Amino acid sequence: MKTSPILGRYLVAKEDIKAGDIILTVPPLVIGPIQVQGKPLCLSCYKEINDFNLPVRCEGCGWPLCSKMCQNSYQEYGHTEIECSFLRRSENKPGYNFNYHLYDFILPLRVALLKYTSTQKWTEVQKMQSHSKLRKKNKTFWNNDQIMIDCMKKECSVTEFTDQELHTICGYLQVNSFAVEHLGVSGLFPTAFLFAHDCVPNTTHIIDSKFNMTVRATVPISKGEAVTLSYANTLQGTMVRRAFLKETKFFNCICKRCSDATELGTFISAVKCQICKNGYLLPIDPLNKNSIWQCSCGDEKTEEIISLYIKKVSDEVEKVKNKSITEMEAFLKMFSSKFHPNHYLLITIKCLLSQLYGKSNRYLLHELSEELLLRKIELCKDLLQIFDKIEPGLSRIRGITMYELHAPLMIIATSIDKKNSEKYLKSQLKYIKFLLTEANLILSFEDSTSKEGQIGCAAKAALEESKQWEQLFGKL
Ligand SMILES: C[S@@+](CC[C@H](N)C(=O)[O-])C[C@H]1O[C@@H](n2cnc3c(N)ncnc32)[C@H](O)[C@@H]1O
Repeated sequence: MKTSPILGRYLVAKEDIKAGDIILTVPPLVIGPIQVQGKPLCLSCYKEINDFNLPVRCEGCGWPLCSKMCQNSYQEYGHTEIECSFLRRSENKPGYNFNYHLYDFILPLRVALLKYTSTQKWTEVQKMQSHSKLRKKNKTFWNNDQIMIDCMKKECSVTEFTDQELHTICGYLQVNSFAVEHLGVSGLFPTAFLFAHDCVPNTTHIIDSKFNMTVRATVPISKGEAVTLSYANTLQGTMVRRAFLKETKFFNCICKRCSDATELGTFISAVKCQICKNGYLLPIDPLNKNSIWQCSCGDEKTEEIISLYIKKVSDEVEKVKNKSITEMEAFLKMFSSKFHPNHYLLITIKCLLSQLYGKSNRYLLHELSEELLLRKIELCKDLLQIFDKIEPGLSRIRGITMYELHAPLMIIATSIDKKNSEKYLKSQLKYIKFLLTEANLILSFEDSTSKEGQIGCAAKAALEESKQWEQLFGKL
């Protein structure tokens, strides 16, 4: 561990690390439901509870559980005896009046209870930054937390913790927690909270169904180099990432990607100049959020105008995301004259399309025309070129896109209508084998219950099948 005036404490490589190497595997300190999920779930195993007509409830506190199996099974990372004794004090239980907001205080309560249940875990949590002074300045965070704290205190007659202590816990969670969206939970982890952020991270992490976290290197990391992960969505532009990091993690990111207006040559935030219709508007000073945006033709726009336009199109993206393939393609066509083809708003839709072609109703792989197969190939290849720069190496998104790319390539290469030469076929199969090997390697790290894990299994099966090609064509 090192310390710097900018990053605070951060972790560096003790020795050279290879891509794919495990850097850390740790069990959580605490796990709980993601706040503001708005859905009832089992306090023990976090399965969603859909049927409130037949609720199984904890015999101690009366909170909903998913099944008899979870009843009274006090679990370290689920419903514990001490939590039950607190929840028992409340008359209100989620379910009858849809009072699901009660779930919001479960995770903060669990962190607070560590003080009584585990000195070692509580000591580890207290090492984390809560940024309380900065958080207090943000009235929205502070007031929302106060509502949650008042609710916890009222419902469970909590007198054991002061408001200040509970606000600090909210800070620990905001700054240091890791969410597992597909399991509907979030938690704090020892050591992992020390990784610094970078908008081109050199690691990826997974949290498995037992909540253990594994951090792996996605690219080689040299001895002494910072080991980083991304706290922000790497598939968004600098303006959005930096605003998110400032608002929720309280720092101004000055990483290599943020400092470069082109974002490492991807042009992921570039807006097409409507004056010369040729060049792109980019911020003159990307680290200044109020920077003027300029095109090489000399045209300039204020940040305000750019932001307003981006906001308007972002709203359109949100709407079109759930629409049909045809509507998404129409959206891309309409905005292709407004943005660089790699703009993140277009990339969001291109990512969805790269997966929908081949999966969606009436667009199953065997139903795709050659034109649509080629479209899927084009989308995947465009995306991979961007990911190579912003999510390089063994990143999840590269693994998924490589898997998506292999299928249309395979269909075209092996099409009987095409009289492909053996040489051509062999070179295509070699490329497909490379894609599957890479996708299998990347996605084999994933939890098998997750969507990515399932794609990983499919990649593995396809790779197995590819061995038959070698019987026909010799070593690929
Ligand atoms: C999860 S903590 C990381 C550990 C933290 N540095 C510490 O000493 O506890 C996140 C906090 O670390 C700091 N941080 C992490 N990455 C940073 C970066 N790239 N630039 C500036 N500050 C960073 C910020 O204060 C941020 O709120």
